[in-house]
Parts: sequence; structure tokens; C-alpha cells
Amino acid sequence: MKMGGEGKVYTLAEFSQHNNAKDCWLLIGGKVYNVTKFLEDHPGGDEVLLSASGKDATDDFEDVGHSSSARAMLHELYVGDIDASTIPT
Ligand code: HEM
Repeated sequence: MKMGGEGKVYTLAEFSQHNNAKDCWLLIGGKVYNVTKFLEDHPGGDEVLLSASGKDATDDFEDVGHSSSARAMLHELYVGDIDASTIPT
């Protein structure tokens, strides 16, 4: 099922394998972002991004109150969407 956006649609299981410093994806608002190359540039540090990988990082991202320029960066990091039917309710 196409979920919108221009990227691929990943299952939660596929997404959650990208959970380390060499290959790190974040799930924010149902969208998948590849932050591997961004890890060392993140003003909040790489550790918080690694901790937020492999699961839904929406609350972690929103709780910080990221700026509009931080939100704009998301477009460049976007790789696809999550198949919502694979997320446990
Ligand atoms: C792709 C996702 C993310 C992007 C593009 C991003 C980008 C940024 C940027 C640009 C800043 C500088 C302040 C600002 O402009 O708001 C920042 C700060 C920060 N970020 Fe993120 N961030 C991301 C995800 C996260 C996540 C998931 C967490 C928490 C688990 C997090 C925690 C923080 C913290 C704690 C700071 C404050 C650092 C400080 O001021 O000392 N970020 N982030």
C-alpha cells in the first residue's frame, strides 16, 4: 500500500535493522530518515540519535522542540515511509 511521499515503503522489521553507527535510520511521524551521515553533525550529539533508532522517535524528536531549520533538514534525510500495518497497536 502506498503511504504517500516519494520514498519506499518499509516494514517496521526492515526499518529497525538500521540501528547502528554505520547505518542509522530514524522513524519520525511515520516517515523514515537516514541519519547515518548526519550523526557526527547533529548538535545534540550522535548518542541520542543512536538511542532513538530502531523504534518510533517521534516523541523524542518533538520533546526537544527542534527549530524550523532542524525540521527543514528532515527533507534531505528522508528515505521512505513505514507500512503502518506492521506497527503494533
Ligand atoms: C533527523 C532527525 C533530527 C534532526 C534533523 C535534528 C537536528 C537538530 C538541530 C539542527 C539541532 C540544533 C537546535 C535546533 O535547530 O533545533 C538539534 C538539537 C538537539 N537535538 Fe536533534 N535532530 C534530530 C533528531 C533528534 C532526536 C531523535 C533527538 C533525541 C533523541 C534529538 C535531540 C536533540 C537535542 C537534545 C538537541 C539540543 C542540543 C543542545 O542544544 O545542546 N534530536 N537537533
